[in-house]
Amino acid sequence: MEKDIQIAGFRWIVFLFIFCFINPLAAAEHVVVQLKWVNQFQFAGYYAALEKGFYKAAGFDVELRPNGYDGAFVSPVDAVVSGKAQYGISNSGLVLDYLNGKPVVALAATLQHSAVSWIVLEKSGIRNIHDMANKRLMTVFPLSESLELLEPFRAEGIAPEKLNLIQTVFDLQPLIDGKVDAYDGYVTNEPFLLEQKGIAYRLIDPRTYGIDFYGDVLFTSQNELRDHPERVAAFRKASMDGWRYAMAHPEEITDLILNKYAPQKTREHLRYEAKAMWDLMQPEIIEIGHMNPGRWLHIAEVMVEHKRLIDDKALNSFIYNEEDYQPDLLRYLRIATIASIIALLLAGIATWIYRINRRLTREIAAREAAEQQLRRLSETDALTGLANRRAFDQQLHKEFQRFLRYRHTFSIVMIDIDLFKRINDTYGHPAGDHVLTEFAWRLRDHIRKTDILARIGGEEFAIMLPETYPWEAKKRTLLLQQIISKTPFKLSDTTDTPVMITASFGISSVAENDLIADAALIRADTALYEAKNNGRNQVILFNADRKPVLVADKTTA
Ligand SMILES: Nc1nc2c(ncn2[C@@H]2O[C@H](COP(=O)(O)OP(=O)(O)OP(=O)(O)O)[C@@H](O)[C@H]2O)c(=O)[nH]1
Repeated sequence: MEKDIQIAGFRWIVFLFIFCFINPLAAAEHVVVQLKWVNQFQFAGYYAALEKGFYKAAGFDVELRPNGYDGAFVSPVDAVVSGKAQYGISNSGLVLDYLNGKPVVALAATLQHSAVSWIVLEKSGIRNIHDMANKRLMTVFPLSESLELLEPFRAEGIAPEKLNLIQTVFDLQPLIDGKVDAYDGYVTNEPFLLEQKGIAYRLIDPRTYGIDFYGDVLFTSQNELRDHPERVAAFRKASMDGWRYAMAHPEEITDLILNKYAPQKTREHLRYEAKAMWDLMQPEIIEIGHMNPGRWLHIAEVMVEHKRLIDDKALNSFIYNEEDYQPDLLRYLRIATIASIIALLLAGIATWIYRINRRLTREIAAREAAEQQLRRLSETDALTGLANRRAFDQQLHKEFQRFLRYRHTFSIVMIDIDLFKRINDTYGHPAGDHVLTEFAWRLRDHIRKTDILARIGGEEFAIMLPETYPWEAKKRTLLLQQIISKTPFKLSDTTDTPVMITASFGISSVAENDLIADAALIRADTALYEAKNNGRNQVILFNADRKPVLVADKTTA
């Protein structure tokens, strides 16, 4: 039971330790990233961060969710704000979402210039924004996804509300078939498809009209940044490491995308995309992910209705600045305090368990001592301190088992003081006790260490002699007969009155055909009574065939 408590206590401490310290460190955090479009080179940096182990090294288990397959488009902003994803990829429209009350934070602008452009067919004759005013324009709804494409109209005095905007089907076919006149596309993507088909096209690029927005923007929610600033910093860093890798190894990442993410694309298409992205990122001169607060402010001012000016502090919590979220001293103190409290708690529990264990150990030791004492008492004769009948029987059974198994012989000597009643009657019971005790000690002092001596009745004693054949038992019993009968006994410690006593002895050894442990004892007992009947002070040995042999009588003694 004590062990059980110790083990349970130990398990509890280990569990607490794992729970408090190891578990949070060991488990990779599951993070969902909502991409803004289907898998293609546009998200190369995120694939690289995942496949080259940057996310894993930072403690993330990242799930990249593509978008736009089968015409279904999930707003990355909605996904992140609702908590379905922790991170998302959006465009410059993100700042408008923020100004409209969506709790988002821009972490990194991976495309320094927007990749979005109007695409028209050359044969349509459309050359500029003005030519498009009354045309059918296929674009992405919600319109916040394509603000770059609407701003040029506003810049040229054409109200976007008056435009004939048609929900995109994410396919160039309507443009090719002449069912729409302009298509909201990515310069990194659709031009390649038209070139492949040999269709001449023209880009009506917002930049021509002074609209130069950031392209793809990695973002998160205000909640995520407030609750997990270290996670945000680590995720941003791992993502940018991924981008650096992807732009330095475009061929390797192209292979990766072809094999795993976009097998339907061609290598040429992905190469085209990588090259176009290089132009929009300019990684050789601009640090990947860089965001300029002034530029964001300008983008916001262009986007907001009526082009109102925006307070330059308005975007403070929209533009992520890692330095604002460095763990401060207070934070370290808080962590240290919590760790100390947990350590104290564990120490308290350990001390508590240690004390319980110590008390239990003491109680168990006391109980064992008491049990031992009881066992000793139950096996000891109170007057003489010798083994009692019960203890003798146990030893006899053990010895008999040894005999059955290994054929080790043993002998039994039964001893009874002659005419002991007279001692009691003449000198009193206490004198009788004194004689009994001295009688016992004389026997004890003259047997071998391995012999077992017991008082098995009032004035009756027995000795078991292991490994002893009858002839040796005889020899030893004769010695005892002499020791008893030749030296007088005292009646008390204070009186010198000597009294001579004798005893009768019966001997028998274990025999081949003995079936029970008591067989030799019964024979020895019978021999003893034979000795009594013969006139006492005699040693009689019983063979296995129960023939008594007189070993010594009073004459020889
Ligand atoms: N003082 C004392 N006497 C005891 C004790 N146990 C038994 N006796 C006495 O031992 C005596 C045994 O007497 P008996 O059985 O008649 O045998 P005996 O007088 O020894 O005669 P034999 O055995 O025939 O030689 C009795 O008087 C018992 O009261 C004891 O613990 N102390």
